[in-house]
Amino acid sequence: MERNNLYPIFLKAKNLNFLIIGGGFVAEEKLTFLLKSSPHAKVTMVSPMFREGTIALAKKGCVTLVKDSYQKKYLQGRHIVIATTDIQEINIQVWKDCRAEAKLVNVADNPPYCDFYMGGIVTKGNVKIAISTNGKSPTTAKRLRQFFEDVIPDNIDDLVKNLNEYRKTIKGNFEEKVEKLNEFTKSLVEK
Ligand SMILES: C[C@@]1(CC(=O)O)C2=NC(=C\c3[nH]c(c(CCC(=O)O)c3CC(=O)O)Cc3[nH]c(c(CC(=O)O)c3CCC(=O)O)/C=C3\N/C(=C\2)[C@@H](CCC(=O)O)[C@]3(C)CC(=O)O)/[C@H]1CCC(=O)O
Ligand SMILES: NC(=O)c1ccc[n+]([C@@H]2O[C@H](COP(=O)([O-])OP(=O)(O)OC[C@H]3O[C@@H](n4cnc5c(N)ncnc54)[C@H](O)[C@@H]3O)[C@@H](O)[C@H]2O)c1
Repeated sequence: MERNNLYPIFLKAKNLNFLIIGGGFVAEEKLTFLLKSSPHAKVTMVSPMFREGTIALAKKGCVTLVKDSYQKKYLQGRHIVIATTDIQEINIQVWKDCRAEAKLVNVADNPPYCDFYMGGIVTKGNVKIAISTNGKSPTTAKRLRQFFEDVIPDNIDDLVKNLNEYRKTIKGNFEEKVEKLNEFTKSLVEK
């Protein structure tokens, strides 16, 4: 069976500078899902044109809109770059420029030009689940996201908060704490 070898990490998007190039449908989709998961993500968008929906979203978040065509200078100070223009040569140029500067880059909907993929994301309080199909079926990622949003109870966060409190009260060394926490939560996975 083929296997997904991607390594997921949970970024502190508030501390990072994202750059989205393009202001059309795909740009708006990527911005929507980025802000849904990380409302305080710091984002700059560069495009000669922005959709109304993008302008409205930008007002709600930490998003700066720059009305211009892509130029290499816009990469300066950015950690993560997402290229979404409708001109593939521009998107490939962005990819090359990012590669030269060792920046993480995603050419939206173009897997060979992605250092990382955006995933389906479920957030319930402190709990977050990210879903990837290895770039094989974004539709499946979306359906799985909807499924988990539905089946994971909202009060899962209470469990996390309670265990965080319990954790603070346990005395003993690291090994003893781990043992107690594992004993306490065993029933969660017992069949
Ligand atoms: C998860 C999600 C996150 C997000 O966008 O933030 C996401 N795509 C979503 C939806 C979606 N995108 C597309 C459709 C139409 C149906 C279809 O074509 O399947 C739908 C479904 C719909 O809209 O209903 C079009 C599409 N997307 C890609 C290709 C190219 C290809 O597959 O080769 C094409 C065809 C373009 C063409 O036809 O030319 C590629 C990528 N899309 C990814 C992520 C990465 C892989 C993630 C993974 O590993 O699973 C990857 C590889 C790169 C990237 O962009 O990061 C978001 C759901 C969010 C949610 O609902 O929670
Ligand atoms: N919309 C979809 O569902 C979809 C699905 C699959 C693939 N795609 C592909 O993704 C790409 C983008 O699609 P879209 O629907 O967002 O297109 P779009 O026409 O809505 O948006 C393209 C955006 O790129 C901007 N742009 C053009 N040249 C630029 C430059 N030099 N610098 C910065 N920005 C520039 C435009 O101003 C516009 O805002 C296309 O190649 C399309 O074929 C789109």
